[in-house]
Amino acid sequence: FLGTENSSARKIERNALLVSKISAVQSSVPYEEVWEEQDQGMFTSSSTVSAHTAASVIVAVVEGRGLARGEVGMASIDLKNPEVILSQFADNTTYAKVITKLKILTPLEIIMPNTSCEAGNTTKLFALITEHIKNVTFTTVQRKYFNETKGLEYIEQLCASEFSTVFMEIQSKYYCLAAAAALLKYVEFIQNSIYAPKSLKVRFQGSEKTAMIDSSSAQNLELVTNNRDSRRNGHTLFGVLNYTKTPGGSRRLRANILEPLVDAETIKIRLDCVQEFLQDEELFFGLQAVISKFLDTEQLLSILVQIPKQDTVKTAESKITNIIYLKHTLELVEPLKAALRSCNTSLLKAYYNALEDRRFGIILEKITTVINDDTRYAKGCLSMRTQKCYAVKPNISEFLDIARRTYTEIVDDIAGMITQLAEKYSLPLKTSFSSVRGFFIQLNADCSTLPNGQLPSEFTKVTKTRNTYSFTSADLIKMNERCQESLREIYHMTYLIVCKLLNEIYEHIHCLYKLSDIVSMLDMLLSFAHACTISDYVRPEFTDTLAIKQGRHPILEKIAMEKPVSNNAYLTEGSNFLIITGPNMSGKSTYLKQIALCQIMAQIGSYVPAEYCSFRIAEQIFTRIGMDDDIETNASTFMKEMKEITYIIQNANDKSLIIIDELGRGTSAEEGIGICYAACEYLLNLKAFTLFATHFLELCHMDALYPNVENYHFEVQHVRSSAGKEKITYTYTLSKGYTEEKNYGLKAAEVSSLPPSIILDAKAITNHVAKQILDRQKSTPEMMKHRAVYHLAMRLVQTARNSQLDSDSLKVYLKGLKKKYTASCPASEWSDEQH
Ligand SMILES: Nc1ncnc2c1ncn2[C@@H]1O[C@H](COP(=O)(O)OP(=O)(O)OP(=O)(O)O)[C@@H](O)[C@H]1O
Repeated sequence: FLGTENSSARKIERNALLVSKISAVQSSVPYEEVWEEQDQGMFTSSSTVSAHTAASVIVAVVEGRGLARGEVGMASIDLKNPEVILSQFADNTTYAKVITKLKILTPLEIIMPNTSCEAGNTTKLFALITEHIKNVTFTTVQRKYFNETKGLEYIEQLCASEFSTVFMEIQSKYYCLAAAAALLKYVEFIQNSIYAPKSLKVRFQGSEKTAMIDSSSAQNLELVTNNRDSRRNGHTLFGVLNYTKTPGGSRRLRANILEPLVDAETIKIRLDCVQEFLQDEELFFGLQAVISKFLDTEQLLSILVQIPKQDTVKTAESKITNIIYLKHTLELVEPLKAALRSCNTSLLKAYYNALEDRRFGIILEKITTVINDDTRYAKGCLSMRTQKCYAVKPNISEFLDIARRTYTEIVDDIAGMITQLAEKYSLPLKTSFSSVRGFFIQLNADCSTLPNGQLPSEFTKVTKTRNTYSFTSADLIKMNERCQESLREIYHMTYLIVCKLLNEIYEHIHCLYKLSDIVSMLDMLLSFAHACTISDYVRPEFTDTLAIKQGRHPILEKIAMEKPVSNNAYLTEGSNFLIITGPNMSGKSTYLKQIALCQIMAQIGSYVPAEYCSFRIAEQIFTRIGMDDDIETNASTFMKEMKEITYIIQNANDKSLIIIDELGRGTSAEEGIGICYAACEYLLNLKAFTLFATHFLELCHMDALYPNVENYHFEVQHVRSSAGKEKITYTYTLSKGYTEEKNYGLKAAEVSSLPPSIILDAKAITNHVAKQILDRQKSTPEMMKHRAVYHLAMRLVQTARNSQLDSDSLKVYLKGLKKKYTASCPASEWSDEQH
């Protein structure tokens, strides 16, 4: 850990540093394997990047002690992207912010100080993190390594000069610096390499510039994972919008969906770009063609800035691959500029100007003095091997040229030998290559066409897939070994030349950070435009009102056979609380989620599935949506509900969007109503936009007491069949007012496969219980009126107490209240006193 080269010494040091690996879960793989996997997968530029991106982030978390408890510092680095993200914030006792941030990062490994879980003494933060974050390796490191002074030194040493303004932000942020110290030391240790000086991008990320979506809301809304089937990533918002072509673009999209923007100006700039792409087809296709050629620029950077502590064949080969990828990437700068040349929007113009950076040309020039002009990224391991072998120009190293000649001769000999074998046995033998077997022979034949139904005995290690035999021979194995030997020599000599070249270009390399940022952003914005071409989306506006005309649920729209029914939404400061009722299956949950999803789409700069839409920027998006019990955390449905609503109440503010679906269903009806009523009254004090779906029709009367409450319901139609049976048809259409439907649970049950005898019993019992309740209450209209007046009086007293309104505004407000009340109870029935 402390920089020793010897591996057993490193192991001992590591054990001294690491107190323990808390839980190496099934998915965690040794690092060597992880890297190999990444090396292979890294540069495959697929047409559409899959949603699955293997975890590659390591995060260090530390909490303040004593009075500073609750102040949390985090530092993270993506092994595929040399960017250190530091954050520090005060969290509440549920550590919701830490958990949310960790869920967004989806780390491979979390590092915490050993003091957070000393024998029998686990801190709350540690307990909560281990409870909520699954499939991750927890590692504890001695607290002394969480050292803020060392952290600052590290950052000063490693941060690239263009990002040095970060010092102003982090200088007094001791906890994130402490986390950075432990993180960087740990990462350098496990990778057995050090980061080149002044090579990393370092960013401080406060939580204030993005909208907060807690992890359970992200899950409820199926933003990036599907609740029913984790493999069906298409059935998520990410799946709907993901037409990205590069791994960087896909990562950016995912991060944006989980943390949408709150800055209207930035959103507008993005929307302008999407609009321009939609209006200018040539620009759209031109840019998309260039962007899809880019490889994983972040990962390329990540490997470029790491200096291996040991030189091995693997590191040599990887550096040579890198220089080829770097050349390939830089050669795309000019085409990218050309595609952007005639753009009009400010962001695209700024990108064009950023690409004018002379450093791209300087690096490419330096590369082309050493690397062959026609060396390029190629698909297939043999082609790539050839590219690496002949990467360096001839006449730069005499020994290299000789080694390459030897290599060519061996390859020619192999081809000649296989031709001779083909003639000898009169078989159509082919030369093939794989990275595992090296050169081998292939034969497409049925065994009946073989002499004696068998391959000649000279051929060994035979495998067969369908009608293809793959095999080798003793001579071929020997030649492969010679070939490997000469290749090793070539790689070694090429590596020395490449290292020299890299040393010359290091100082210019930081322009690649800019390039990777531009590529991933363009990729994401093109992806938004692409999504618009597939479905009818509209550009959102940002005002003080949430108004959606004929909005549709983006995921339902993508996966349903028929176009979903569209609906409107309207929330303003004066009517910011919608109560939504309707029978089971009428579309309430879908509608609520639709509003939240459209809001998120708008806030990341995407168009929205609607005919018109305007949004008020939401600083937080909360959801409480009835889901199954959480078996993992052993929480009952009710306790889960309570936790979620507590979280909303503690954290919501005037700028929140709150979605609550079926609160209080985990307990008795009276208690459920009580809880809902109290929660609604609390939320009604805020200017947040709230949509509250419920089966408790008692809540609908709240509109008489609160002028900012509006009732909406989902309509259903009753159709009588020829057999005289009544059938419900769902219209999925939202209308004003609350639902008039009664006993719709029973009606829904009738449609289900519940036995008719049970349904009959259920109906009888329901009628009996309803009668009992009615008898007990015996609520006369007079009593109801009294109750309402009492509530109204309470509300008035409260308003008068809290009111900052002048007398005229107060009068208007009171008039509004009275109008609402008299709507449900005619004023003529009022006594003078009540008036
Ligand atoms: N606007 C729509 N257009 C077409 N189909 C819809 C629409 N809204 C909902 N649906 C379909 O109806 C089904 C039921 O919708 P949803 O779960 O939203 O109803 P609900 O009122 O919340 O039911 P419950 O009260 O039982 O939870 C969904 O699975 C969806 O396929």
